[in-house]
Amino acid sequence: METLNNKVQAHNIDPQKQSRIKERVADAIIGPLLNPALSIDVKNVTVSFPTAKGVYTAVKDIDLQIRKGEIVALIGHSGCGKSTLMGMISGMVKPSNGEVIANGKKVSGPGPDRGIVFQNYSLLPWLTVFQNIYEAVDSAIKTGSSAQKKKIVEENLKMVNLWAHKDKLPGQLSGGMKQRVAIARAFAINPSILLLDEPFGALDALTKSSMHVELLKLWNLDNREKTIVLVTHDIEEAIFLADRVVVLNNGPAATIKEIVDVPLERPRNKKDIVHDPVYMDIHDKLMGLLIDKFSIEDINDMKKTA
Ligand SMILES: Nc1ncnc2c1ncn2[C@@H]1O[C@H](COP(=O)(O)OP(=O)(O)OP(=O)(O)O)[C@@H](O)[C@H]1O
Repeated sequence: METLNNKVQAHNIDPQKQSRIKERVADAIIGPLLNPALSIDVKNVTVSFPTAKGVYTAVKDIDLQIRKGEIVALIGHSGCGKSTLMGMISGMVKPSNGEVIANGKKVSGPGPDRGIVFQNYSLLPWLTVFQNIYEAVDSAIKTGSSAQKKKIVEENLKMVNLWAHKDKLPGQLSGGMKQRVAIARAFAINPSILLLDEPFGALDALTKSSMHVELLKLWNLDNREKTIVLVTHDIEEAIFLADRVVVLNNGPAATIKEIVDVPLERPRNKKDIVHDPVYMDIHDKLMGLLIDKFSIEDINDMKKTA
């Protein structure tokens, strides 16, 4: 490590880049499980819900380690447990077994270190764009003056190009604009972990594409230090954004079927990567993992109804 430190300094690399290089080397030497930069550690987690028909186990024995600054996508069929897993990381769903560690602390409820963005934006309709973000900043950041908080709101609205619309109500915005407000709000409270539960699901393809680029721009501006967990049904979205794609089996008692690495260089260009053989391989693999299960179920359903 000493030699590496000297080399990094000798090459005059900026300190943030230096620490990222050192983290990667540490990974290679001691392995990711001992990495002090582990952001989320889902440890042998099972979630069961009481229902009228008895106990329903949604996910079972899930183990997942996510490093600081990593972007991880969760995919799987509807109802397989993606939101349940997300809910556990956010602290809104309590595991029946096992535990989740976020930033070195056991998750026992929601916290300002974990920001969440949902598909339905969850903006308060009676507040303006500015007020929606200000309220969130004010409740998450206990210290600081009102002027400082207003500055944070301004910076984040400018980042998503919505400063000119700051006085509008959510009802006066398009879907893409509302989602940009929701993302600006999540970034404004500066969580180290950003949880995105199908945030772009309701958007048209063009808006969705520009939101992907917008999200990566914000992540880059933040020196790629935020950990992002994204729930999606969209394979292309998962590959474009993520470092790893976690494929869940169908429930009940869903487990992790496979974790697929996305070793595509960043920055990624949407138009170019679709022609990259690595992209195509990953796409085929994910399609196979999802469709495989689908066809088996189709056959079972057909047998049942025959
Ligand atoms: N509070 C609850 N009580 C009972 N069952 C629940 C509860 N929350 C989720 N479930 C069940 O757990 C399973 C997983 O739900 P979850 O919402 O996590 O799936 P999902 O993969 O996010 O689905 P989708 O892609 O459709 O959003 C489903 O069968 C769902 O009905």
